[in-house]
Amino acid sequence: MSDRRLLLVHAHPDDESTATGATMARYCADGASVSLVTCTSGELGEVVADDLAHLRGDPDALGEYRRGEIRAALAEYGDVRHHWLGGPGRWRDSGMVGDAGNGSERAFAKADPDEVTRAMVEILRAEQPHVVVTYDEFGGYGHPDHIGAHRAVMTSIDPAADPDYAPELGEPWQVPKVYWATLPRSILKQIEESGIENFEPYTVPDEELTAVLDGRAFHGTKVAALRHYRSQVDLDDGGFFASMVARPEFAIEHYLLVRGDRGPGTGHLNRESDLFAGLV
Ligand SMILES: CC(=O)N[C@H]1[C@@H](O[C@@H]2[C@H](O)[C@H](O)[C@@H](O)[C@H](O)[C@H]2O)O[C@H](CO)[C@@H](O)[C@@H]1O
Ligand SMILES: [Zn+2]
Repeated sequence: MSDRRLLLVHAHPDDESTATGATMARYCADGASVSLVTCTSGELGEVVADDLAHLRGDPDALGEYRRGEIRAALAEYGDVRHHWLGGPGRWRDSGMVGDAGNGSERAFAKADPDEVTRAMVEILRAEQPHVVVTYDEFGGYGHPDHIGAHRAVMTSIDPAADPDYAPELGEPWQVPKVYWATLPRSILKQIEESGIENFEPYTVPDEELTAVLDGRAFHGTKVAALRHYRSQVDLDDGGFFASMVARPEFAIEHYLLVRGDRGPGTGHLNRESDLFAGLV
């Protein structure tokens, strides 16, 4: 097993690339072990590609299609071990806040918290990550499944290390560092210029960021992975997201350390430039 093991936990196919794709590419490229947990198959997503219109209103078909998209996207990074939380289709996309899907019995937002914790502990004990990355308590931008992914991680870190918790799920494992992927407050102006309002609570003051990973060398890989998500994103429509993705700065990714010891950094803010800082 590699002495640098990163596990990322995301809600839907494409989140891993949008939020942390350059980080994944970097660590795959420099020989760390990278594994990903995706909590749902994104069955309730909006289908933006008209040639995929047949997937609209067919959650099962869209979920299956998006499982294919993420397989292709992860291949762009190299060797990423992929887990569906609870197994493929165990929990389904809950929809945006207020959507009817929020109340579905199979919605991730309605999942039994103990079952979710067990499923995540099993993966943590199997992968034994040194670093775990997920969303902040807002789920990045408030999506119920993103909040669920955050809770899945934050409620499983301690049980995973507890020898008295579900010994049948594997040897206890103490995750040394946990980060929340986040956005810097300095990006707010750009977001607001696109017409998105009230986004400040979803950003972190730049001086509070623990780690900034400049992944511009891997911008091409991040974009190549995102291009596989045709059902969700059109990178050629000239819109705000497409213009953001096209900028190399989109591959600079920002993190807040919430568990574990801060490693050595640089500059007046002592920022880490490596999530394994202090561990190796
Ligand atoms: C990036 C992300 O988390 N996407 C989610 C999100 O998608 C949004 C949703 O389809 C909404 O209806 C659109 O207007 C918006 O543009 C999309 O970003 O929510 C989906 C449903 O839960 C989810 O499948 C998708 O992955
Ligand atoms: Zn998502």
